[in-house]
Amino acid sequence: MAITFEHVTHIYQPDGPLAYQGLTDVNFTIDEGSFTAIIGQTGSGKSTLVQHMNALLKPTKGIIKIGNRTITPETKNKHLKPLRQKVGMVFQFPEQQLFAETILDDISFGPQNFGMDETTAHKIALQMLELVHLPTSIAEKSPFDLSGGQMRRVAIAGVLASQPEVLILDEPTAGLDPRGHKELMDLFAQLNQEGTTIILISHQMEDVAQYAQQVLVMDQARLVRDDTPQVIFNDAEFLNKHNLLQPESTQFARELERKGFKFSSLPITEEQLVKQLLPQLGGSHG
Ligand SMILES: Nc1ncnc2c1ncn2[C@@H]1O[C@H](COP(=O)(O)OP(=O)(O)OP(=O)(O)O)[C@@H](O)[C@H]1O
Repeated sequence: MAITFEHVTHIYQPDGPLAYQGLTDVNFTIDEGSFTAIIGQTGSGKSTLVQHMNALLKPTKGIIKIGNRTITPETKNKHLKPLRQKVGMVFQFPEQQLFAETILDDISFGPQNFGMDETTAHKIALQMLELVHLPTSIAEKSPFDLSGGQMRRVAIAGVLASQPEVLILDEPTAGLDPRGHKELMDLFAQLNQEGTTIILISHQMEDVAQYAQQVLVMDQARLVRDDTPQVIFNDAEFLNKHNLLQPESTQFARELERKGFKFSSLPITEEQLVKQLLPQLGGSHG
């Protein structure tokens, strides 16, 4: 499903003294099947933005198109269930939302809530456990007996069980060890290759460089850039202005440039760095 924002403004508590503009005149399109990252310093409006994508928040002004649905300030909540099935949302620390007595019940809750019968929902739940690299033998255990990283996977399996066409991930790997981090990022990349549109909020520029095709940059409730990671991460002046860092590979390449190495375009991933560096090192590198 493609997602389009047209002149979207969101004001929190519009009628009170604490009114706060969370989004200001935001416009962009995310194509169906893309992997899009949203970056920006803390408080810039990233979470506010994505919560409009399954109508957890509605615009104060403007229009949002999600597939063939249109959300306006007047849209009523009662018609939103099908949309929320198609747009899955993984919040920060999703394991805090686990609640059922068994892992199986927790994962199959979503699909049953959207109308699936119990037997089919349990079958899908077991498939989802495998997808997130957990053994199906733990299905009858309590989710609260798992490690933090395993609980995170169960929570993600619960969102995936509703088979969303769009998956929104709000810093999904925060606090995980490097291996758990990589396994989850690879899972999201795999889902993307199989057709799921992925929208990732991240402070990890290495992930953004490696996985995203499109980057939306937020600053003070405004969308300040919509471009490819290659272009954005080569624009040091822009990144400085918005208090963002380049990926480590890019920073390293800039250091090397000062020492006389040449890069046609600054590498943004380790793979690109190695590819441009090896021919300049001389000697044999196999
Ligand atoms: N329910 C709310 N009521 C009032 N203001 C809010 C509410 N939720 C968020 N805000 C404000 O809106 C702004 C944007 O918040 P948001 O959570 O979207 O930022 P963010 O970019 O996701 O930040 P982070 O990287 O820290 O998660 C912040 O200044 C925040 O205080």
